Amino acid sequence: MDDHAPSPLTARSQPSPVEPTQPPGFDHARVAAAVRELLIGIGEDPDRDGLLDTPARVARAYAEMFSGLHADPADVLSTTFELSHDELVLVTDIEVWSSCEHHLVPFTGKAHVGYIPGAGGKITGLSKLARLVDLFAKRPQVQERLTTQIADALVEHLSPRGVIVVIDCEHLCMTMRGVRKAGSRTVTSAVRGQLRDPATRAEAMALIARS
Ligand SMILES: Nc1nc2c(ncn2[C@@H]2O[C@H](COP(=O)(O)OP(=O)(O)OP(=O)(O)O)[C@@H](O)[C@H]2O)c(=O)[nH]1
Ligand SMILES: [Zn+2]
Repeated sequence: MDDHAPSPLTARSQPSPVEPTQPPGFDHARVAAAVRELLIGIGEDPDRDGLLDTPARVARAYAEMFSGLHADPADVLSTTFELSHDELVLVTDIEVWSSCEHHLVPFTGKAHVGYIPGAGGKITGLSKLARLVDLFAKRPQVQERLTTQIADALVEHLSPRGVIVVIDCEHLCMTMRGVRKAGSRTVTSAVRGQLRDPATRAEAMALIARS
């Protein structure tokens, strides 16, 4: 074998010019350079074989994990149907994967999203509720803001009579480090419009609890 030929690992670690999949506002080269610095900072050798591709790999992972940062909820909620349904529409157990903005480690769990369509009858596709959760989850977040942003986007784009969003997550920053309370759950809710009415709210909460 030619001594000067790059090893497969070295060859793969050559910086790619521009990452074609990077979302707008995401600077792949900058993130990769920062990850390399971070590895040096923790006392690692970023030039050892196992870490050669790590900066670029983490940058690609971050592009995905933070792809919601510049995404517009209006695009997700642009598909609407006119339908006369003036009762609750509720999608439960939507998987949540987000990143705590304090430690940049994941928090994960379930979101339950419901709304009562407005007088105009604006209904969106069920998958769009899950896409909306993803859009706001794929940002550096706190759970309270994630919950509020989902509720407010539904109010803004669907003009519903009411909205309820309940999120139930485990924060890895509380389990894998720090206070180390494995299994602890954080539950947040945001309720708007008619769903603030105690009876309507109780009905929605009962359906969520049953799921
Ligand atoms: N309210 C709220 N707090 C969060 C969320 N995610 C993480 N935190 C908290 O953010 C806080 C940051 O506290 P700091 O004292 O600045 O950081 P720290 O020294 O790492 O704190 P510990 O986690 O207690 O070790 C911690 O109490 C976390 O539990 C969230 O989504 N909402
Ligand atoms: Zn945290």
